[in-house]
Amino acid sequence: MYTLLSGLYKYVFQKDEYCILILGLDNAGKTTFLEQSKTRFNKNYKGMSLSKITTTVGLNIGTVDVAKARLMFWDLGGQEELQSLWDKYYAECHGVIYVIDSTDEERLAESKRAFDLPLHPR
Ligand SMILES: Nc1nc2c(ncn2[C@@H]2O[C@H](COP(=O)(O)OP(=O)(O)OP(=O)(O)O)[C@@H](O)[C@H]2O)c(=O)[nH]1
Ligand SMILES: [Mg+2]
Repeated sequence: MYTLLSGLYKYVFQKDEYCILILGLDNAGKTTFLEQSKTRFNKNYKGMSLSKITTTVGLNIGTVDVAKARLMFWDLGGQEELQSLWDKYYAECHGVIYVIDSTDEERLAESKRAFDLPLHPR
């Protein structure tokens, strides 16, 4: 009976968890995107002032519940010396959001190279 009830409980309340990496060059807007997503999808989340966001050195984690899925976002730092860490997270994630500052045309080629990096690590 316990197994049946716990199975039913899990079926009704437990969410499938997915890990989504947020990658892109420094200053592309990754952390801003994460904060905006949390504010938009989490009813009780007040959201931090966007002007207080500073460059990410480690990792920001944000959770967003959408329908029966729980999305765990991993927002990594985009500075060049941090890009070598991206592929360490690649194998663990279910999906990737790659953020590009479309107004920064000078860095588009650099962004493409950084995008290719985890696919072909040095
Ligand atoms: N105008 C405009 N500015 C943005 C947008 N998204 C981010 N910014 C600004 O761009 C700057 C960098 O944003 P971040 O979210 O810190 O960028 P990041 O990709 O997390 O950078 P790192 O943590 O260094 O890798 C901040 O000054 C943001 O306010 C956007 O959609 N429009
Ligand atoms: Mg950041």
